[in-house]
Amino acid sequence: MTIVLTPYWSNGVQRLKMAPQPPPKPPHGLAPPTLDDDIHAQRCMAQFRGKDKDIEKYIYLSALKERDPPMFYRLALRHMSEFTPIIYTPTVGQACQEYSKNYRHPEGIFVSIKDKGKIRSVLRSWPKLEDARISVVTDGSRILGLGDLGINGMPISIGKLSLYIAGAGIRPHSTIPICLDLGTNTQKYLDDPLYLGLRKKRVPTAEMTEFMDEFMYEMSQAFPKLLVQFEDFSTDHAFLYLERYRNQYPVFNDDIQGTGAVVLSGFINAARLSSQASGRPLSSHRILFFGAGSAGVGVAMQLMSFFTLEGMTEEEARSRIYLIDSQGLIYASRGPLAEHKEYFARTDYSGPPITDLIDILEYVKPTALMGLSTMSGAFTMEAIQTMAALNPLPIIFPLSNPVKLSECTFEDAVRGTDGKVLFASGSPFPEIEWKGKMLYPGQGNNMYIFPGLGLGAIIARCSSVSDSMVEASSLGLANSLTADEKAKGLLYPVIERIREISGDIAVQVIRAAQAAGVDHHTDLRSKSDAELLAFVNGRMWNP
Ligand SMILES: NC(=O)C1=CN([C@@H]2O[C@H](COP(=O)(O)OP(=O)(O)OC[C@H]3O[C@@H](n4cnc5c(N)ncnc54)[C@H](OP(=O)(O)O)[C@@H]3O)[C@@H](O)[C@H]2O)C=CC1
Ligand SMILES: CC(=O)C(=O)O
Ligand SMILES: [Mg+2]
Repeated sequence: MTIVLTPYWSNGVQRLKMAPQPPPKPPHGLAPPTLDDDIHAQRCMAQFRGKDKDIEKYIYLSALKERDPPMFYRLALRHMSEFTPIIYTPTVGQACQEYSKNYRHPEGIFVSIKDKGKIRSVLRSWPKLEDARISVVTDGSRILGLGDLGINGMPISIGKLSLYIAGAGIRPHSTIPICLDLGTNTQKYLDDPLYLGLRKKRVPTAEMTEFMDEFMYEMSQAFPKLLVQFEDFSTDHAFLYLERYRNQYPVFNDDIQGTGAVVLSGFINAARLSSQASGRPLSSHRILFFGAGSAGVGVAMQLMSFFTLEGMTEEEARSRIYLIDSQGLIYASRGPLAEHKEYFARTDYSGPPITDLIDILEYVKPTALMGLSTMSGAFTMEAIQTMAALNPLPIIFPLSNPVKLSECTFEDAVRGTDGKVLFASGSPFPEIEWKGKMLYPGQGNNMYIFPGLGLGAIIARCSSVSDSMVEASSLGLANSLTADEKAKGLLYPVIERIREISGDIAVQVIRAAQAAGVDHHTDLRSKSDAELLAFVNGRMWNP
């Protein structure tokens, strides 16, 4: 008898060659007599809920997705609000930090700096070349707010793509998680014997850019219908590579554009409520950003359209926005500034640096305070109370991820404002009963945007992703609240409606792509909105 040894990675790769399938049914006698699908779904949930730690739940769900993808996605859709904190933020942050320790099976493509000059052959080893439609690409250099995790960033690409599949019905075998290994500057990983990446410091930007040029070109050749989502690149590289490739390939940066869109959407809904409470016009809002990295500046740029849609000029819109970085309020005469901070540098202040948040709040008198700083607890009780003293209904969005890095908790925001706060955070917080009334935190996370934005861009076969498509995704989300959600004071729809919302967003995105002339699927232009929505919904994969 010959024993054929299969390489350890072959199951995963074999599975990738097929549309997602449940595991084959064993022959009679080799399966328990009453193995029923619906009961098995209940069994999987009981096994999942039986795990004590969130990271164990994450590992359980990864194994379930590997073993039985339709069951995983069926349950993900059915239990979205229970699954997202596990497969996505906050637990995915821990999964990244422990990736090298918990690694079990391959999932996605690793392209390392050592592959420079032969990236083509690495990409072409992917088994489903012709089916590829969306790739989330990270270099692991700024994973959530957790810093440089090197190759341990892979789970963020995997997690985002799971949300594309569950939330927008992208076919599982059309998705490619990619982690670029350009080294890491985190000594702990370089010293870790289990670390799965190259044991070298990050390469200089010039070398990285040569690598990125080759990578993006070979991606476009290997996967001609692919949309690329850049994820969690450090701020300097996030802006650099978005600008470098955005007119050449279908690509967007989730942290700059996806976050900008999701926060604009929540802000539109919050600003309406805040202005109703204060009696002040929408154009009078002033927004203070605590954090001026890719996310802070990306959101600030997108929020400009809130004011321009109100009829203000670009200059007037810019004057409503203030940014703070680690040196305090950003103003032109403070000294040399990183390029991405220059546009929003204040020219109406030229005194000594103001570094204390309370002093800045009293100087700016903002109606909205946004946190994108990775500074846990930076919105102190005093800062929250100052916002409440300035506004009958302040807008406070601590958006840093994961939960442990949030600038404040929902509970603190509720206490500090006596329950009168319009709140959204990057990671989820539980609802709170305050003085007999249920209060619901919003989750201002780009997870509401990228599935629908990606779906629209893929269906329209876009050659690039225009600013107007990103703005359309935001307005589509802002307008998606139901009467019931509005009555509860929600700023974002419940996550259980993600498929419906993604379909609506995709329609808006396709229309914007058509107006911008970047759509290649031009047959869709003649469809009515209702026909287009039916077409989009009909293209969604169902587990
Ligand atoms: N909710 C969501 O959907 C999203 C949330 N995020 C979150 O946003 C956060 C920031 O991401 P990103 O912009 O890429 O990260 P960066 O590290 O590039 O930016 C952080 C910014 O915060 C500033 N900062 C740091 N410490 C302080 C301090 N003590 N006081 C004031 N400012 C400070 C930094 O200042 P300096 O410039 O001087 O260093 C920098 O401007 C992350 O936690 C990420 O998870 C990101 C994308 C989406
Ligand atoms: C949500 C997200 O993209 C981030 O925190 O980086
Ligand atoms: Mg991100």
